[in-house]
Amino acid sequence: MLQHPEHKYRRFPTIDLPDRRWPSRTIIEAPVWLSTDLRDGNQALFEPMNSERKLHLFDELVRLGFKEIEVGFPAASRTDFDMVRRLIDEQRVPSDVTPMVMTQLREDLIEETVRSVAGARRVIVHLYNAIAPVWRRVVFGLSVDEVEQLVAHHVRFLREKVSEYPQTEWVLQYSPETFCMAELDVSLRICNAAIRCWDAGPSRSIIINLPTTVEVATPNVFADQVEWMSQRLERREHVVLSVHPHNDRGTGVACAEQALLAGAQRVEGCLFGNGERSGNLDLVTLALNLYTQGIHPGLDFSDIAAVARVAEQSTALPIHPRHPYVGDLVFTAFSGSHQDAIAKGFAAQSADDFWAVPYLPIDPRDLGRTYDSIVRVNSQSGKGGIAFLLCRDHGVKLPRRMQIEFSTIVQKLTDASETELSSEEVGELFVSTYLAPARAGGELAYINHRLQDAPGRQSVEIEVKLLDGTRRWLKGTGDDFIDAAVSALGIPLRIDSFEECSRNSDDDSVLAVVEGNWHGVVGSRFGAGRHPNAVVALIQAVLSVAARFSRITGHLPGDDESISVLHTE
Ligand SMILES: CC(=O)SCCNC(=O)CCNC(=O)[C@H](O)C(C)(C)COP(=O)(O)OP(=O)(O)OC[C@H]1O[C@@H](n2cnc3c(N)ncnc32)[C@H](O)[C@@H]1OP(=O)(O)O
Ligand SMILES: CC(C)C(=O)C(=O)O
Repeated sequence: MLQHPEHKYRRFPTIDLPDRRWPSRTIIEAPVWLSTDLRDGNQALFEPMNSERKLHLFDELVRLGFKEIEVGFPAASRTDFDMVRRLIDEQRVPSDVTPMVMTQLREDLIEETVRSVAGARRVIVHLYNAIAPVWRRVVFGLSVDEVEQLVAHHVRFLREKVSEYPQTEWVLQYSPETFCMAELDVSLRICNAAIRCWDAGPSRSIIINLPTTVEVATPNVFADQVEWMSQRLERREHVVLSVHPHNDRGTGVACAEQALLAGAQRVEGCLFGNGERSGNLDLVTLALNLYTQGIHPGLDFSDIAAVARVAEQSTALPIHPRHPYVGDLVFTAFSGSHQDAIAKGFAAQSADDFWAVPYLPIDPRDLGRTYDSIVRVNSQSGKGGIAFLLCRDHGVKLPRRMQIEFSTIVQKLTDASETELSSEEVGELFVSTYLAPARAGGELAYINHRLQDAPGRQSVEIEVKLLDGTRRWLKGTGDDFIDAAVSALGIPLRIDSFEECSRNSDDDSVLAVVEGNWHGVVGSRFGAGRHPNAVVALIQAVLSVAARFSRITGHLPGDDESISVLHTE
């Protein structure tokens, strides 16, 4: 890169518009949408769509709710011409949908274009030509006067041609291509020539479509340009002011939003931003941005994954996993503090409240997406997300201190493996850490127990099976049965708290957890048990924490050589 890019690239000048009003306006309704997937989107593909793919995408655009669809450039290719004719001849265009066809300012091309749509109920014919200084000088070799005459001549020519088909309602769309790079007074002059030559009025609709053919400035500059034009166009009340942003600077959506503030009534773009170079305006993002402001866009993205599949098939281009609203990862949090906030947000969100779940700008379910992948666990994850997964997918609700302990165990594993852990694996880790020690095959597998009340005391006998297969009855007495269970184990274990956390509706089992302490030697540890009988679940929890401590201390429950410890933590 150059050390002094200022010698190669010029800063775009600001627009003199001291009375600009767009910065303090708010968008309060959806614009008219035009999909140009079949034209601008199509002309940017490695392999342009064939008729079948185009027709399929057309049907999908109709299903989504588009009322204006640019169907092609019929004079450019047989494929486009035939496809447009099929739409008309096979009456595939619903009565509330208007197709648009594009052509250059050339009489032969205009004639062919009009022929391609003859017989339609209503059509928009889209004329365009580049008007910015470089194009005038380098591409066309025309002065501003000559460009104006070129436009005036071909608009009149079109007007004359379409008068041969009075059964069709004809709308003219004129696009001063390269508008964003042109002098505003030149753009105005040429657009006004189109408006006059078309004789725009109540029954002769015209769309003036202002493109950022190549984005060259910040969105506020485009908004100024649009407002400047909107204030000055002739017969403004009969003009639908449209914009056609591209995305060269990555600000296509911002340009469209600010243009709507500045007076644009209609937007052109493609699904998920397909289009020339870095794309056209992404219609889905703009529509859903409006939706998150409480404005229904009039387009239906309630099964956004299905729309993505159609778009990917049509364009043979993949959608990025971080693409707004649709990407595979956009409703996924890996990082701990985000997961924690999301989990708390879901717990606090009630159905009839405004949506307010942290880090989720939209309810994924509104787009037909599930909550399944919202929290994913890797080494950046914390207790909140892990607890969320345990609760949502495994019906396990843990006390906060145990969440902290378990998240360090998860983190050790993800750090070591450097991979993501699935929710299923998190569940398995929970079981192997806490439940397995007191289950069949665990170090202190619970078999049975007997409780006996003595005056003011509780005694318990617990039958356990050890890893070597031997069974033992351990007997203890205490103030309550937890106390008694601990004394039965004959180890310096202290239970600081116990709780029945959650009941599993499938098998009616209770999850019991205890927090134990090895008399201050190694810090506290948790144990857990799960059983339909809450007393059994608690005894299992005590056995579980005892087994976990014995792995660390090497000290054995029962203080007996016959109880072997196989693992160390
Ligand atoms: C910004 C946009 O997306 S605009 C839309 C662009 N889309 C397309 O071009 C796709 C369809 N286009 C085509 O298939 C062809 O360009 C056609 C059939 C329209 C014309 O083909 P050709 O006659 O072979 O011309 P070519 O493709 O080389 O285009 C360049 C010529 O068109 C002229 N031209 C470019 N735009 C326009 C216009 N809007 N009106 C009139 N002439 C134009 C150029 O000045 C150049 O003329 P020249 O050959 O006299 O120098
Ligand atoms: C001519 C038009 C609308 C266009 O595609 C562009 O300028 O990008």
